[in-house]
Amino acid sequence: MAISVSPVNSNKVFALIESDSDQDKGGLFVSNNAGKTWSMVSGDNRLVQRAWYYIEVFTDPKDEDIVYVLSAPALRSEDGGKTWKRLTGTHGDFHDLWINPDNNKNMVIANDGGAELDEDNETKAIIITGNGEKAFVAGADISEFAHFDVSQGGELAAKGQELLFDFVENLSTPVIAAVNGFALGGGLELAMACHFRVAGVNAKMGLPETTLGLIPGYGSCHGNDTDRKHGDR
Ligand SMILES: C=C(C)C(=O)SCCNC(=O)CCNC(=O)[C@H](O)C(C)(C)COP(=O)(O)OP(=O)(O)OC[C@H]1O[C@@H](n2cnc3c(N)ncnc32)[C@H](O)[C@@H]1OP(=O)(O)O
Repeated sequence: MAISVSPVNSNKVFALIESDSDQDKGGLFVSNNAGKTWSMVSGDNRLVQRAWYYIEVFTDPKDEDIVYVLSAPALRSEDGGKTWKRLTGTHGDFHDLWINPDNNKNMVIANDGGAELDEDNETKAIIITGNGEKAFVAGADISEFAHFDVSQGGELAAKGQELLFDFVENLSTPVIAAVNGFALGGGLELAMACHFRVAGVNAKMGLPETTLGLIPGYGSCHGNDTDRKHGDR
């Protein structure tokens, strides 16, 4: 079983309970008196379908009627657990959820495909552009890592790939690169990680690090699985 006490009302407690599948008595239960009495609020099988593996319930930090259950899908209820809507994600098998206690639209959810950040359900698209007319992104400051050895360079490339380029590429919200000047090195690769690219008349793109013998490492040479599937670069 899994249990969650509402941060808004500590008398309200949700318990997600697996039962013997022949009896089919599992589901979400609620207590409105800090656990003295309980009633079943939903017997929806999606809530407990992964119970043999894991079972998770979370209550929203701002609204006692918003409840999340993580299972093969991630599910959200806005009516105290009676009805459920599926949250979309890059992968199934959702294991963990963090909700910002100060802003309940800011969450990080983890599934078998990795972690996803949801800043705001109402954001329909993100545009990345440079401040001013000169550059979109001029790339890395090579002097910061010119002294690195091979293993430090490999570690920097792997970390950067994961923290920025994979993160942007895997966002469920569409990301548009508005290239308004120089897009060089990692800057060009950032534009390539976005889902769409629009180039202004002053856009200049290139991979100047090749003149130093550096292989561009953030996807511009080799792409990734998505590119192989969609052939879009
Ligand atoms: C991930 C990897 C490996 C990479 O990204 S490698 C690729 C790195 N990018 C580059 O090699 C581009 C380097 N920059 C340039 O070629 C030129 O600066 C540009 C972007 C074409 C602009 O040229 P100019 O218009 O002549 O401006 P310039 O005077 O060179 O630069 C203006 C300022 O920006 C700074 N600057 C330029 N590119 C920078 C960069 N990539 N990182 C940090 N600072 C940079 C530059 O040092 C200067 O600073 P300051 O005014 O304090 O002296």
